[in-house]
Amino acid sequence: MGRLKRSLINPTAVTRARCFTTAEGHRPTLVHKRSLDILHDPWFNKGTAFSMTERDRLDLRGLLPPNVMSSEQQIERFMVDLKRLEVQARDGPSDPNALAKWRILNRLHDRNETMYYKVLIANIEEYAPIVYTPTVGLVCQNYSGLFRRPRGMYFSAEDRGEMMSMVYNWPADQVDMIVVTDGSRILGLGDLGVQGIGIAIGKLDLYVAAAGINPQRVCYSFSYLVLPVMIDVGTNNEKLLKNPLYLGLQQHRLDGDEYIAVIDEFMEAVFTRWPNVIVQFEDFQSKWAFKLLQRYRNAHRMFNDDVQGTAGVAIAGLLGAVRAQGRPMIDFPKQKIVVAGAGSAGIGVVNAARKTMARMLGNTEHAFDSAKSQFWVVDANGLITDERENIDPDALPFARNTNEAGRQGLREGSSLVEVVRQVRPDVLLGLSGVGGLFSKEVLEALKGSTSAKPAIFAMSNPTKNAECTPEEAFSIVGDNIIFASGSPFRDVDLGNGQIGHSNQGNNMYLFPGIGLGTLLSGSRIISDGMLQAAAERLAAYITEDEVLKGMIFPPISKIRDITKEVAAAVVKEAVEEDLAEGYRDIDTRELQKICQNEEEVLEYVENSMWSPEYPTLVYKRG
Ligand SMILES: NC(=O)C1=CN([C@@H]2O[C@H](COP(=O)(O)OP(=O)(O)OC[C@H]3O[C@@H](n4cnc5c(N)ncnc54)[C@H](O)[C@@H]3O)[C@@H](O)[C@H]2O)C=CC1
Ligand SMILES: CC(=O)C(=O)O
Ligand SMILES: [Mg+2]
Repeated sequence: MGRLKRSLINPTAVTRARCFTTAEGHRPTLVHKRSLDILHDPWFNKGTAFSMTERDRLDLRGLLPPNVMSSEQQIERFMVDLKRLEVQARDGPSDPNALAKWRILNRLHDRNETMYYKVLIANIEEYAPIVYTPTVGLVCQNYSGLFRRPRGMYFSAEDRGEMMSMVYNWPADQVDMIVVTDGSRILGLGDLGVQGIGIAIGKLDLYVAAAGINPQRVCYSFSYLVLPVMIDVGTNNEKLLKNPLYLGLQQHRLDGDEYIAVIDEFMEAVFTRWPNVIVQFEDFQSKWAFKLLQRYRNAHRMFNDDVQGTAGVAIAGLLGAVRAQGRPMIDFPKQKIVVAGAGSAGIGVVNAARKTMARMLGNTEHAFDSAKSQFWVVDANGLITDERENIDPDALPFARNTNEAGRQGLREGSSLVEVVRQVRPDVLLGLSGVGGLFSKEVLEALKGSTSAKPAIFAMSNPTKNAECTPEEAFSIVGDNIIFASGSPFRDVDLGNGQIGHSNQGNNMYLFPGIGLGTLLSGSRIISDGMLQAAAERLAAYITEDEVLKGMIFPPISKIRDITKEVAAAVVKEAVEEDLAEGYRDIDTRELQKICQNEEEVLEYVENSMWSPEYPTLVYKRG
């Protein structure tokens, strides 16, 4: 009956599939499709219900989250999602509205990529907060409910030994950009396991919209040129471990050598199939972020966005804050900076800021050594000093000397408010993931800053994790401040026609340009110099006039132009460092020629950026 109905509704279905009865009475269906073609065919797709043997038979391994579900579980998951939306709609409009917008955009993405990216590019200021922070955080938290059509690849701890063959299940001979996460620290939301795939998808949306990386170059061959990847090594999120509808591996995270072996296998597999791919590591917990970066950065085209992209954006913002105080940038090494958060992002920022200061002071060993005294790093246990037991090796260089701290009225573990009160910093920068950490008391203490225009960077994401809001900052510390946050906030009306600018300080200003510049230069690695060039170009994008008004980052609506500039700076630096090997028919020599003229580099980058337009299609017999 079911078969008859299908053939009446869709006569082509029977030409694509043939049914027969086995001795056991099961009725398998012969299909003439495999891989993504099956998943995108509503007749044959079973989503997460494909069994492991079917996944192997149909080249589906890696194209679905690892947990196999029954159809009853699938329906339950769908219904939970449906009901949750109804409940949320009663509780308050903002989250369900944002999620509803995400769903509509996501459905468009599934149906028509060209139109999706046209919409996104034309309205980037409005929809970046939907496909990216803050809504992407909510999407990841609810991904088991929101999951419909898989996007990207999933490699799990169960796939050990299989990854080299699994990468061939992705139907593309070329991939330019991979964003990979293990889901262990998604924004400031903690361990979201397999649901973290949403952040990789969101970041790649920005690669397409801001950097013009072609998502699917149909005119050459069937190629998806961007690939979101989730490496599912389990989760330590007890709620997910107990949730029967969770889509990932329900086991605790692998650790130690076992963990590294999985990541090594993934890296070997993707670089074997796509030797020129660039891999962006995203939202790995700090414990692994630095180690993996050191492990791969000298041999592969890879970078860690949270460590390196964030550092570059923060440097650009910090230099902007110096200019906003009416001081020359060269005064940066005099700034006193209190940083709340000593994770991958916080330590990434202080490392890069210290190097920038040292360079400004003559790049000597002494300059590098003395620059560290400009930073006071506070984590969950308070001020970090050399008295701290089991200190994280990445934070160690910034541990304050106990005697010297004592002279300042501070000690190991001093609270954030004590540190701000005693240090009277020029900059208070939050990368703690703790919403509201810059409390009234902390902001009151900042009023004692020795700076005429103190800067407050509440950089944690998503919105509810911001260390403070711009309203709190302007109303408590005063009108004469610089404010930046990781997720977008509205500007503040200060009265008397004055605006308190709410800058968005997010690595989205840099990672698309770092990736695009690396791609177009053909650099084999991503050097510190290339990252520094990216940060400096972003800092220079803002004019003196804008800076004096409190704008230290440009509006998101300019992101395509900013990315072009950043990518051009990266290409030039790669050429200068002799790392550039060329891209497509532009070889090293040609690149060197292009880089002699600023306009030509910009033109090279601009002409390489994809814009969504419908191509003319012609049928060709297979
Ligand atoms: N704006 C941007 O572009 C970026 C923002 N972030 C945000 O930064 C935050 C942190 O990211 P990671 O460093 O990777 O996380 P992490 O979990 O590795 O580090 C968090 C750090 O904050 C510290 N911390 C926790 N409670 C604290 C408290 N009460 N006071 C002071 N410090 C406290 C922890 O001890 C730890 O050192 C996240 O919310 C993330 O979304 C990360 C990357 C880029
Ligand atoms: C923006 C970003 O990369 C983060 O919050 O992790
Ligand atoms: Mg991140």
